[in-house]
Amino acid sequence: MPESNTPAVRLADVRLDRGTRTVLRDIALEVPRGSVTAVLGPSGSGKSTLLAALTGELVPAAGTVEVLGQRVPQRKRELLELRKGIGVLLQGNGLLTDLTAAENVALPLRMHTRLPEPVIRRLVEMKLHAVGLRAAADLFPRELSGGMARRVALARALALDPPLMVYDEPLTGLDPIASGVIMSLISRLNDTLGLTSIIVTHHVHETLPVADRAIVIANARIVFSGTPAELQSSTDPLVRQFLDGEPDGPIAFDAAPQERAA
Ligand SMILES: Nc1ncnc2c1ncn2[C@@H]1O[C@H](COP(=O)(O)OP(=O)(O)OP(=O)(O)O)[C@@H](O)[C@H]1O
Repeated sequence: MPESNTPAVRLADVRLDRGTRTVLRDIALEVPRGSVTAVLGPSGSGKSTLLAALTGELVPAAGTVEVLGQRVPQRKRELLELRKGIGVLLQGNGLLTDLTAAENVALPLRMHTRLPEPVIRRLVEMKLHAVGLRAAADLFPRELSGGMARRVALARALALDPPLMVYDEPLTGLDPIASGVIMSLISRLNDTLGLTSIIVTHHVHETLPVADRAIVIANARIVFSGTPAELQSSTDPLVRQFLDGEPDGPIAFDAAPQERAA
């Protein structure tokens, strides 16, 4: 099958362990190219662990993980190559404080390409423009609001034109207005740049409106997979407990999986 016809992400029979604990089991997931997928679930349910398997930071204890048409490699050089195709936006932004916004966005281009300086400058300008921050190019992270800093980090994650974007809690610490800006940016960039986006979040109500698909993780498994509308109308007690924020129900309160690795 041609690479572009394969799903952006495909997991089959995957088990993910952290130390002696099985965090996720029996994971089957296909993320179609071009889609926005919300990965939902209570704290500690294994959402970040799932992302770690996509980026090859965590090797599955069982099953197969394919990203952008290839099995996630374990050899360092091949893994680095694959990772260039995955733009990651982490909670903490990870901006270097002694570099300007433009210099932060330029970092991946300097590290992974040999493009001449004027081309890098032009690309940085385009990425900052894409997140509506061209005027902030020369500001340092301390001079940016939380929402602006998140957008600079987003521009940096886009620097190498990755076909797959992965967002780990992109709304943490943002007020409702900045959250709305980030969610609509994520959605707009996905559509205009032809990306595939995976958003790990517990901000259900902000994320579902821009998502094509949603999965819910609880009790070490995917307990729901479908459209946002199907999720909202689900009567599954696990899903309802999570969506309605009920402390009592089939999801253990501290959400720590009790199961041990085989
Ligand atoms: N590096 C690690 N080593 C050992 N255990 C880990 C590691 N990272 C996560 N865990 C454990 O794996 C489980 C799932 O954690 P994970 O961070 O994937 O959950 P999460 O759903 O992303 O949580 P949150 O919403 O709070 O970020 C937790 O019990 C956590 O303690």
